Amino acid sequence: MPVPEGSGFGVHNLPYGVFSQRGELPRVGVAIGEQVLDLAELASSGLLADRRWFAAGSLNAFMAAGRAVWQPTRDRVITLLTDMSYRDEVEPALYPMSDVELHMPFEVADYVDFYSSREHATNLGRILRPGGEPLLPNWTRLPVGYHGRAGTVVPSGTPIVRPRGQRKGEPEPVFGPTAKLDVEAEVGFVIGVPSALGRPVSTGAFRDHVFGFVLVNDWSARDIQAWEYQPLGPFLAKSFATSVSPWVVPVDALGAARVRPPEQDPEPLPYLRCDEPWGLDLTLRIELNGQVVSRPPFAGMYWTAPQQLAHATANGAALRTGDLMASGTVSGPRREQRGSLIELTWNGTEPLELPDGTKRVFLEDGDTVRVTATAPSPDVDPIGFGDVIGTVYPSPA
Ligand SMILES: O=C(O)/C=C/C(=O)CC(=O)CC(=O)O
Ligand SMILES: [Ca+2]
Ligand SMILES: [Mg+2]
Repeated sequence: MPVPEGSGFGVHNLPYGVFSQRGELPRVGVAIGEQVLDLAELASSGLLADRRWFAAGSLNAFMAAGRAVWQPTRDRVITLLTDMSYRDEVEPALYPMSDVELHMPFEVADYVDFYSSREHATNLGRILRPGGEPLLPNWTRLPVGYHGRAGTVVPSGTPIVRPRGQRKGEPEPVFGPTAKLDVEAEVGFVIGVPSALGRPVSTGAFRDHVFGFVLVNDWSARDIQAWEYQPLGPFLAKSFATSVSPWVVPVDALGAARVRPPEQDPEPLPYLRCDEPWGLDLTLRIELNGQVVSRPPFAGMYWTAPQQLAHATANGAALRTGDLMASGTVSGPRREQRGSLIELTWNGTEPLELPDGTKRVFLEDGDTVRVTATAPSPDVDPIGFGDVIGTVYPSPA
């Protein structure tokens, strides 16, 4: 199978998505090189086991089937793509990615966003709560998070309409289009197998429930946020749109990316302890109008995905297929590793000079933001997630 170098979609990746050709129904596919492999078609011709999972407009049914199905499906797809004897049957099920439309890959059940980068949390604390301790005392004890709005999670490419809202003004608050539209580059994991109400899920059960990872851009209106968030946290400043990548990278594709996460001091309570190394050596990249503004390193995240999962279910809250749990903004210790414009421009006080000479503090109408990421694979070609793209449109008059 020809896989062009740098596509991010070699045979060690095989991420799942939902695609359609003009005039046809959306169905499940796998990215390979610059092509999409149609799993519904392979199932129709008897090359894959169960058509119901793949002749569907979302990954949810397949995600709910669990590891006992995910693993043999992945093995089978690898065989179909690498064993020359299947070539004549497989080739008709391959479409150039440029000819298909990519859709929202899964139906989002609940959406949770964490706050797990120490660097991001420290920067935001300094900016929003100057004079106080940047990290509140709970931050090193538990993965802080909030519930977002599942219905406004959108696939890459969806236009982002500048939100309106209430912000602080003197002497009275004002209502209007945000003047501080921002991005947050994040990595999310997606629940496949549900859990029962009242039964916490341990860190060790992560692989039994989690289907894969996506890239996330948690668009944020900083002026609305700064006014509304105390004491209950983000609400309308973040619920207008959250973009995700079109491809869900299976947990099994990230084996070579796994690293030991940063030391945790103080040691977390027993329910948050995790024996396996679940740091992930992904490097994110944020482009603004085609120019790289940051390269946030995911390996430095303080709280890991299994710890977030264990915390989110510690009270017995049930998991549902399609739950999306995002990491929180990924920021590294260096300036050029910050995952949001509020950090990169220090709340607009230090404009960002782009390579083409333009300057930005926050996003302007017409700006396009693209978030990508790569992870090591056993091959020369790294693991990719595709793009998370969004262009800003003006608020309606
Ligand atoms: O420090 C705060 O008050 C809030 C910070 C955030 O923007 C919340 C958020 O979305 C979490 C994150 O992405 O890390
Ligand atoms: Ca966020
Ligand atoms: Mg959001």
